Amino acid sequence: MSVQEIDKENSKYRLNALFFRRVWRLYRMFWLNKASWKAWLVLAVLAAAVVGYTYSGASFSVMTKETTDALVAKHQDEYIKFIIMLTLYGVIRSLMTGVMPLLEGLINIVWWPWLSKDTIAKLLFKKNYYNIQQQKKIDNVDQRIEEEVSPVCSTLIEIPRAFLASVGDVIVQASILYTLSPQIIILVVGYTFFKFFVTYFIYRPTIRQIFKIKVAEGDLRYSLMQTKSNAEQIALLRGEKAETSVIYRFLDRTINKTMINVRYQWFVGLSSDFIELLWSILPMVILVPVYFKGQMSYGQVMQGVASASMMLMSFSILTRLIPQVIQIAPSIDRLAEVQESNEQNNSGMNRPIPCVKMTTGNHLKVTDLSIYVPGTKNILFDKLNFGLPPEAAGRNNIVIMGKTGSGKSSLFRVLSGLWNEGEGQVEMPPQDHVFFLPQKPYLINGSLRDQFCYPYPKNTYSDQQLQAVIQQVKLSEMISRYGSLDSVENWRNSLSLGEQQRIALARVMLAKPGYLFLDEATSALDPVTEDLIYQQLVSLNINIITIAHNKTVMKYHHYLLMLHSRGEWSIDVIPSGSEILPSGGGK
Ligand SMILES: Nc1ncnc2c1ncn2[C@@H]1O[C@H](COP(=O)(O)OP(=O)(O)OP(=O)(O)O)[C@@H](O)[C@H]1O
Repeated sequence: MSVQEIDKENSKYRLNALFFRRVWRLYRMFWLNKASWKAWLVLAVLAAAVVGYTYSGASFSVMTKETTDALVAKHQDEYIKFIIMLTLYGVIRSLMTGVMPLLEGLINIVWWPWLSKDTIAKLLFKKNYYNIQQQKKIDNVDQRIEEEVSPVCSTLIEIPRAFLASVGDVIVQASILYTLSPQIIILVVGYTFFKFFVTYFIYRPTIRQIFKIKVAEGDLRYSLMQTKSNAEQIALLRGEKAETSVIYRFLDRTINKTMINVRYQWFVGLSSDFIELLWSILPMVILVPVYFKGQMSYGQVMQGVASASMMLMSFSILTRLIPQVIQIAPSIDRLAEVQESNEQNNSGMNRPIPCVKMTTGNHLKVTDLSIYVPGTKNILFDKLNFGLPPEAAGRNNIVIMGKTGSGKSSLFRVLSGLWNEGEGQVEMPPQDHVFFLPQKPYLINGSLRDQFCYPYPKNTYSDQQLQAVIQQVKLSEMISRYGSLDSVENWRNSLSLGEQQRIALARVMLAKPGYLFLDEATSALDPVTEDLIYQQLVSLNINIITIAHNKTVMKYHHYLLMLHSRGEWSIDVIPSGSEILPSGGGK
């Protein structure tokens, strides 16, 4: 989603019911989960620290009165006793103030890794990462998980703790103040409400500002990553100028959005300083006249000032929560959007209507399948029918051809369950009997062994199994060049496309699936190697469905599925093929 698009979604910039529901869900997910037991233990210690903080605050206030009265009355012994106690309570309160963030940090260390793992696991479940990218509703998921989770967790711990400590403190200090001067309580409460609302209204626009900064930063990071991932193509095309201008555009946008916020923060700081200034004179204005009338000791005046400032300090913590909540609100919303998308995906709510009915059986069977380009009414193929029973393995291979853009890869996307916008039925064999190979192989960060075993863990196959397959795909020389199967490199940059395709084909030979879908997966191989590899694949006695532009691979297939324009298609027997599929044309 671009900055322009999010401008339209005003509900994102409010602390509304949706926002509080999202906060509640974040709490519920973790604190009602078994994994949070360590955090519960630390929370119990934190609760004790909050009680200690409040109790020491109350005692400090009482000792302020006793010390001052002893000083005025020149009772030296009492003064020394009270000043020691005053210091002790002061030390306890400072200790508690220091210990609370430490305990919060400990809870955060348990919470944020849990939340990150939970979000990543759900993102990678049922191909949600793919659906999010397709739907284009959520920008920069990687940034949301990497940057938002830790600050969100730490703020969600700090806010209730600060709230409870402040409310406890306010109640205790208010009851002390009540015995001295009820007016000062009204003053503190009135002042706090005033400060609370002014702060809220001053800070409110920053939710929108921060949200926009985050989107702009994510886009900037993505454009920098593009340069990193496509360094060779950019260098070959001499695309440095174009890249620079794109990166600068995102950088300028980030700077603009940040400057708006910086200017606004200056206004926020000035307003807050002015409000604070008011308080420095108000308690004295109320208490000193009572002292002059002789209705209050000097110690009580000092106690009143101390209690009023502690009470105000606690109230200030409450008002300071507003900017904190506002600062973190965009992060909470951004994280919640990922979680909501995960949940919608898992519950099937994201499915388009009408959609293709997918079932799992032992066949590959396509019945009356009509597919549209996602989000459009452009039909790719209309009422397509074909089938491949497992017992026909090796005897009914299909090659799919058609001009570019006719929907060949889209058919694979539908069969693999990635796309389902359309009508008709698809029966597919169980997932572990099926292997899809795209034209551009995917290489994971890791060793050569990781590449061959992918998508399974690196210890899935023995060295003998790996070596046998490496010989079959003619990669032994490449392995010796890198020393061993455990060498680690940036394989995407250091292997040729042909080598990468052969690694992908080796994965198939290791996995021995019942059904193999090749989307121009041998396009970078020379004809001799391509022939050799097809012979190996055919000898595996599996069902092969190939997308190809190159007619040389036709001899390994028995049927030709041709995709024509405007949804039309036809299936024909390839002369050298053996048995005949239910043939016929569509539309
Ligand atoms: N992710 C996508 N979102 C929207 N439209 C898409 C997407 N991927 C492909 N298309 C569109 O769907 C149509 C069919 O694309 P597809 O990749 O299936 O073509 P193809 O026959 O495999 O082409 P080629 O031979 O060039 O690989 C094209 O018009 C393409 O622009």
